[in-house]
Amino acid sequence: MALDKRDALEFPESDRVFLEPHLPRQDGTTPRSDMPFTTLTFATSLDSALALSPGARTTLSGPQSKAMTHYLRSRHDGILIGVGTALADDPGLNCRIAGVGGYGSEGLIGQPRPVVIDSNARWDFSEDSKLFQLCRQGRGRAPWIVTTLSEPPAEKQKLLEKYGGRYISLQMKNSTGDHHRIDWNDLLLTLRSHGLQSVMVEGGGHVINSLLVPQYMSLIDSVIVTIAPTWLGEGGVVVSPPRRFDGEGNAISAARLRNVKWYPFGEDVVLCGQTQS
Ligand SMILES: NC(=O)c1ccc[n+]([C@@H]2O[C@H](COP(=O)([O-])OP(=O)(O)OC[C@H]3O[C@@H](n4cnc5c(N)ncnc54)[C@H](O)[C@@H]3O)[C@@H](O)[C@H]2O)c1
Ligand SMILES: Nc1nc(=O)c(N)c(NC[C@H](O)[C@H](O)[C@H](O)COP(=O)(O)O)[nH]1
Repeated sequence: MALDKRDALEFPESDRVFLEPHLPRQDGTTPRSDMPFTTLTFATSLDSALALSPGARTTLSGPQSKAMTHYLRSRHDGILIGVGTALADDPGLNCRIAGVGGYGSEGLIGQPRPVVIDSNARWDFSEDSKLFQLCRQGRGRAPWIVTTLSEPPAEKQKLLEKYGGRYISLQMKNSTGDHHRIDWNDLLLTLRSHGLQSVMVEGGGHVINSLLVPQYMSLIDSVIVTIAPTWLGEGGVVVSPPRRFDGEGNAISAARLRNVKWYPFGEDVVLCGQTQS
């Protein structure tokens, strides 16, 4: 069962070369020893939308950039989303590239650990959830769910642990005094302490907008964005971080990438850059 390659995606060696400078190091070392290498990656429309509406699973990536995203999954220890995405997508969050665990080789090598931010344990997963189906097929790992509850619901905890997942309890302690937001420093330190040396943050909108703020920008080691040639229109889930102002109260850009490279990829373009020089 674990060797079935029928529905595997192909991502040719020739396409991997351009990504290499933007990925975690192959030897597992990280720029900061206590933090994972953190990649921010998502697919967006021309009007900066991730999805048609908060509850809608919306395909943006073409076949080549979709395969690229799955290659990125194989190169990170963890893949992080918010509960809004878990509720909307019933996601698999595994890697479906030919050659990784469950898609041409044994075990779970190359399969990232899904991490879901779900402060109040809202996500009502079950044995039928796609993630657990993939676990049963040997094609993915069970999620770690980050909650602020000190005692997560016992039944859900039991199901998670049955598949090798777990709840991780984290205090809401935000340097800006926003008690509704997990502090990204705490979150990433915690994930590193649990063994993740690299994490790709995939979305959705709330997660990305909460990370793209000055106090957390330095935590992002790499940004890889797929831009699809489509406008989703009003009402979409957008990437648009909080406004910033200079000392005189004039609006300035919220964030700007440096060391930017653009790669055409099928009908999409993939933008790679860094949040600092
Ligand atoms: N195009 C893409 O690449 C892409 C990627 C991911 C998701 N999506 C889409 O995005 C949509 C979901 O986005 P969304 O913005 O509604 O949900 P989300 O996935 O960002 O989750 C939002 C929830 O996560 C929690 N959360 C997020 N950041 C937090 C923080 N810093 N501290 C504490 N809690 C935090 C909160 O409970 C919040 O309500 C879906 O439609 C999904 O299909 C698209
Ligand atoms: N790269 C990319 N292109 C897209 O067109 C799109 N819709 C997403 N969405 C990202 C989202 O985080 C996950 O793709 C889903 O949550 C589903 O995950 P699975 O594919 O089931 O593993 N990502």
